[in-house]
Amino acid sequence: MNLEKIKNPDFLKQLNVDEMEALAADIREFIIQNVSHTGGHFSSNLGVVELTIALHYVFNSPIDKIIFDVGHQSYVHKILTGRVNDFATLRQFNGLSGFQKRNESEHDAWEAGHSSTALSGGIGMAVARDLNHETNEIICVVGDAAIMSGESFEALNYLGSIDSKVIVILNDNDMSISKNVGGLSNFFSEIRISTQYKNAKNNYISFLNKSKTGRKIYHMTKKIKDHIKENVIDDNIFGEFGLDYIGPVNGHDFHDLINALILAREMDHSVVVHVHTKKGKGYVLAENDRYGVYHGVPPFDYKEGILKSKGNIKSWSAIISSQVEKLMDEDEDIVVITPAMISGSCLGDIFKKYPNRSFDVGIAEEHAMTFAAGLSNGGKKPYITVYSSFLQRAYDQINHDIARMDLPCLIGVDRSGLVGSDGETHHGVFDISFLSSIPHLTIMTPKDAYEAKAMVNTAMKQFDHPYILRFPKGSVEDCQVDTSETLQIGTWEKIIDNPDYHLTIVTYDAKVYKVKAMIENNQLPVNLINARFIKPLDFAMLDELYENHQSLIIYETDLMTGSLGSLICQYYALKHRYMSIDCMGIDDHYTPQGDIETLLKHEHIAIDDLLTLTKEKCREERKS
Ligand SMILES: Cc1ncc(C[n+]2csc(CCOP(=O)(O)OP(=O)(O)O)c2C)c(N)n1
Ligand SMILES: CC(=O)[C@@H](O)[C@H](O)COP(=O)(O)O
Ligand SMILES: [Mg+2]
Repeated sequence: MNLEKIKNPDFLKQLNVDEMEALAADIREFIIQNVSHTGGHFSSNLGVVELTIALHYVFNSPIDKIIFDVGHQSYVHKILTGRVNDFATLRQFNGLSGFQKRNESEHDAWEAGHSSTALSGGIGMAVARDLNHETNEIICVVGDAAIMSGESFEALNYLGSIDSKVIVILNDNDMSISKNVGGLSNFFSEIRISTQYKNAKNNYISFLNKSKTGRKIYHMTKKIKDHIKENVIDDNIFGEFGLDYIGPVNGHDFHDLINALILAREMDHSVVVHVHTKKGKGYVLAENDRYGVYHGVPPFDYKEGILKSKGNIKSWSAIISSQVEKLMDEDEDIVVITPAMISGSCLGDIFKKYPNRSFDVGIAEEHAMTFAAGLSNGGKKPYITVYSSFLQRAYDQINHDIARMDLPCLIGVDRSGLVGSDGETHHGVFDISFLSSIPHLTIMTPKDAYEAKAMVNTAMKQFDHPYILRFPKGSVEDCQVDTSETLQIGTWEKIIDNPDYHLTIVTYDAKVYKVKAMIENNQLPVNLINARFIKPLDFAMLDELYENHQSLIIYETDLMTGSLGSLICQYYALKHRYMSIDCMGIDDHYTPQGDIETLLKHEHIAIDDLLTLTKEKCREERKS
């Protein structure tokens, strides 16, 4: 089928199952070809092709609202709602979003990027519908990992207590980004096994029914089984929430899917439709992807698959994880925690080497953080690493459970700063603002691999308070750093220090090298400081800058509110000192998706923007 002709999903109502199968094959091939070219979310979308077609066949979007939890698996939905021609711009600046986006289509009723908001949002929309005396359906497609996150549970608990109807589609592929974890995952596996059991049982029954003796055996054993079921085996967990349950449904069989969805549509109360799908279906390397390599993919050769990077350029995550692993070799008290991001945080080697000292708690940032607090309180040395934007979920746990009790630990804040293609839900530009106000925290941000590893050492060696180590998405040159090498807390680094210069740029992380190059390439009379500790500030150096009558430019690519610039301005203001300070950073808004350089230009915080400001300030200095 020519997918480009699809303007809306109405055409689906005319298709028979064979035509749906053909459409599914075309969509699957389209996703493989296009996403391997642009990058994006790959295996999750391959797994929901039939499910999404069936949803749009049974329900009437946009009147009925179909919400995809997280939204990373909404590409099929976007194809069926007339956006196939936009896929060449997927996750690019001003291009097609990688998640549902209300301003992109009337068929996108909700939007996310962070996990486990679909049910709470969907329930809110259902209650609003009922108060407005409307009759449309609210359908929430939630993955088996997303449904285990706290907010999903809170929503399920509430849903079972109200009359407003929501149809919950549990898309169970037994995978989070990597293999799913947790007791509920085991429960789903039992149901999955029982499906196999059910199929085997049906085959057994049809065999028994072929003979008189067989039929006697069947009736006798059936009585025993029914007795056990009535008295031993509980209803499933959704029944405990007061929710009806349909399933498990074969998520790649249109007959099964359509029957189940029609049944759910005809109900007058909330229901969970438990659908079994295969993550990565149709692309063998993604189907057998235990570590989530094909969950979110860079552009890759779909014939060759994703090739492992070689050489000494490594991701910040890999560099920092390798130093933690080195310290784990020396200190058996060090333990590692991740909320479902083993692959993204490059923890695979640690999990293989130290399975008893590394913990994947699923999509549960709040639990992960307080679990780390408990481990610390119990005498262990936890390293917990969480993506900056997902860390927003655990603000109170850092504050209430770690900092307030001053429990020593190292918190890796991965993907800090602009992340690029995932857009405003994933840019880690708020962490300095929301962490710098919490007492007892030391906040470190390295300019290179050496500082990153020395900071890991410092936190783990001193191990006296909670430490924050924030680092960006992206890669840098790796280097070997002995575990004995540490930094003095609260000390900034003078990169360029000429007493004849009266203008100083203060910045941090990998930006230090970019600014250094800018100064040297343009022969600018400007000093440069690496503010590698956001908290505590280097107060001695701030006093020295004041005594040397320096004008400052604070250069950041994070939200300006509450960031380094704010902290420095506050320091001088409280001391009643006048300083000429210019701050560069992101104004009070959300930065869209796109490649980093484009976004920096869009926010007027590219190196060229800094160069313009610096030259202007130098001119002013010369005049004064
Ligand atoms: C709060 C939060 N934590 C972590 C993530 C990263 N993340 C995105 S999708 C995903 C796995 C989702 O698994 P599941 O819900 O089963 O959906 P599937 O990809 O298997 O369809 C994770 C951990 C996120 N988006 N939001
Ligand atoms: C949808 C989601 O939240 C994750 O898949 C995220 O996109 C991963 O980001 P990285 O690709 O930076 O690991
Ligand atoms: Mg899953």
